[in-house]
Amino acid sequence: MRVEFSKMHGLGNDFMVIDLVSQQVNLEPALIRGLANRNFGIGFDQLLLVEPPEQPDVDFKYRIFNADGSEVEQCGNGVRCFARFVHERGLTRKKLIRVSTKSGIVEPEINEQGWVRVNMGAPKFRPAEIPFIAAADAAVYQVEVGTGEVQLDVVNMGNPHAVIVVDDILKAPVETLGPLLEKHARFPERVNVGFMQVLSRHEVCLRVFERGTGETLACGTGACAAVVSGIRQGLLDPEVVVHLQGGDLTIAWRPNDVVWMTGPTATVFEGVIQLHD
Ligand SMILES: N[C@H](CCC[C@H](N)C(=O)O)C(=O)O
Repeated sequence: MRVEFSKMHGLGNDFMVIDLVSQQVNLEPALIRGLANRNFGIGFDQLLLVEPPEQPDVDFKYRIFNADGSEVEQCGNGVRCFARFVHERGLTRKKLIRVSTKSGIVEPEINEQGWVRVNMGAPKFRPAEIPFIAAADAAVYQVEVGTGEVQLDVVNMGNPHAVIVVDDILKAPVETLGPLLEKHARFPERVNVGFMQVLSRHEVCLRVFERGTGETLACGTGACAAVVSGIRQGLLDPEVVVHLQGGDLTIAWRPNDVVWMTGPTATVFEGVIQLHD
């Protein structure tokens, strides 16, 4: 079977995007893992599927799969690329679209430069909403991991995030602590692990070890979670520039409101794969 796709990225967080509005294909987890492989496949952090809406007031359904084949609830960099993709493929002419995901509706709006501003919905913080196992709600949590203990905050942006404040992003233990926390028993659905260095009240650096993928050059929901956590801890103002390895995102949030994310998108190439039935 012949399947068309676009290879895209949001600040280096890269995606294979497939239009399932005008073509039909069944992608099993093993095939997704093969396509994600950067030597034997296409290579991507996540696979994004563009599907017809399943409810009247929505323009598209958006499904997201990590490189390990796991289907997840949300992908921030991905929804910006989603908006660009549906315009480039002529699937819509609307600048503001409503997109349903496993975790609810998100609303990306594309501008002339291809930048996209997204209403990412409201964050959640209760341990049960993450999900995170904790005896009680707290401002931050102490978690025993490896041979020591780490202080972290937890935020759900549709998907689960742990946020750790560090003094120096270049020395953050991403490679060691990231995989240990990703699969930690206190996160029953695993977790994305963000390491945030606060530069000022409106500027941070962030690295994210992503659930199901590993460290990526950028993480949109991770940037949202980190800024929300920093604001709740009194470290940040309501609008923050997040410096990620792949570039910058602007995140804005006020308590009891939704999170706004603004950033660029890019289409690298369009391609065709031949799937054997
Ligand atoms: N690894 C994430 C999904 C992709 C999120 C990230 N790429 C973003 O831009 O938000 C998870 O398992 O929840």
